[in-house]
Amino acid sequence: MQQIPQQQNEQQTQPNQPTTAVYWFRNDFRLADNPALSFACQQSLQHGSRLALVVCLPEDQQTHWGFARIGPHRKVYLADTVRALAAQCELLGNKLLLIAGDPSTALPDLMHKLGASTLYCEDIAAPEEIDQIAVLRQQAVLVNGFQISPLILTKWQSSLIEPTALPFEMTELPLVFTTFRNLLEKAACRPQPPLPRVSQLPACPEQATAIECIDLHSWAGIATADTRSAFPYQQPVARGGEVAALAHLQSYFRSDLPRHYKETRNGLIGFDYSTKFSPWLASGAISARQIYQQLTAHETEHGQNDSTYWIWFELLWRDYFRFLHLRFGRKLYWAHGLKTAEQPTPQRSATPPRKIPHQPEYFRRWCQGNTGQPLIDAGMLELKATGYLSNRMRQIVASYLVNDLQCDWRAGAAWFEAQLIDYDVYSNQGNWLYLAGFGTDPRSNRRFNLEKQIQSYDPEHAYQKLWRRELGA
Ligand SMILES: Cc1cc2nc3c(=O)[nH]c(=O)nc-3n(C[C@H](O)[C@H](O)[C@H](O)COP(=O)(O)OP(=O)(O)OC[C@H]3O[C@@H](n4cnc5c(N)ncnc54)[C@H](O)[C@@H]3O)c2cc1C
Repeated sequence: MQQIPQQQNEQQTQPNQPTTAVYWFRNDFRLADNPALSFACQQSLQHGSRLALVVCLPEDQQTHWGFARIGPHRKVYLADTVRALAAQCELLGNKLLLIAGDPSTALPDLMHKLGASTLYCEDIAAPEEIDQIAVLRQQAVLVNGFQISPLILTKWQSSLIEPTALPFEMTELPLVFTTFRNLLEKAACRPQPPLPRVSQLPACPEQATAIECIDLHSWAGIATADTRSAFPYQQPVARGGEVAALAHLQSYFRSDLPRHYKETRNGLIGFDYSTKFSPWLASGAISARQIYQQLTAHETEHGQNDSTYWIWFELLWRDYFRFLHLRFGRKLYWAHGLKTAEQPTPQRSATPPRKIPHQPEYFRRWCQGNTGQPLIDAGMLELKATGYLSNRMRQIVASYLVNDLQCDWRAGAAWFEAQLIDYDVYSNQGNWLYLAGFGTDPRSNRRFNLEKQIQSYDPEHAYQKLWRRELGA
């Protein structure tokens, strides 16, 4: 747990006053294997304090590129996840408070109303999320008539491997994924077992009844279900939240699918070609450690093969993008990413930095699935219609935007952020940067040959036909 000096808070809190704390769910909408929540509960129960559970939903925001920051599918899926979490909290006798707005102001306001002096949450190592915590730490809250600095306790908990368990310092994180993976495997680095599900929630503060919660349904709006979706989140099998996530986890590893994952993972159509864990992982309805536990149980029962190994391999990619954030921080958000400092031009002082090319009209057509390139249009139509896209298609459309349409990769990353129901800040930024050639990849040109991609992954044009029906193709 990172924490501000305990002293500062203790000096300002009146002795013998009943204390209240807040647990803020960020991207960890679950009760099992949630170390920050377990810690908050344990502390509150031990000290007899109350614990308010809160979700702070973002308000509508426009991106720099001219579209809403959170699209309809992402909103509806997030609302579904939050609804599921609220039901679980209620079963344990606590009420999940739903507020909206910028957390840096909405949370101090809530803490003030509840008389809470401590806030617990997960640690997120992306710039905006880091800034939220920094601002929260600077805010004063009024508790029992005293202005105090709140105690903000955060816990890193979204990776499979704990950063402290890595066989190297974070500053030495290898720049090549294969080296990273080899080092981990050589050191037999394995995840910790998941924590048990929280079985008892501390009581909710009495003042919570006076908090006006937002209506999830009106916050989320409506998104139309598309029966062609590879992740039909409006159907019971793919609903948001912990219960559906655990059911999927069980059924996936009970099936034969993990034994063929490596051969099917580049598929484009249907629910079964890949694990489909990502929407639940991104919202934190399930943890990577829970997946790993089931993966190893499956391997113990049925044996390890290339495919089961490859699930671990992909989860390591997920971790790698997280650790890149811990190592490089804001640099990953610069226009030229990690290449800026490494490739200074001789006339650096005289020449303004090269601008990233961008063609707004091409970008608009790419977003709408109207580039005229059938495979690209199919992919972009699927993304817009469902909020999900296979890994193969993500790579193909991203490469096309950057290399063929000569558009700014950050615009593409922002469009994915708005659309994807599995949007994950680390994986999205990391993958886009990598494909744009500004990440750690030693190869600078990652242009995908479209003809080759079609031959390999859509030789009969089944995928293109499926998604281009509405264009009359
Ligand atoms: C341009 C681009 C943007 C992306 N944006 C996101 C994003 O916002 N959120 C997200 O979760 N994934 C993102 N990915 C990674 C990947 O496409 C998805 O994780 C995957 O398609 C999700 O489906 P799945 O769970 O069935 O994956 P599977 O193939 O079954 O993989 C299992 C798990 O491994 C992890 N994983 C697999 N591939 C990657 C990868 N390339 N990078 C990081 N983790 C990976 C995911 O957690 C995934 O759930 C992006 C990839 C690209 C090329």
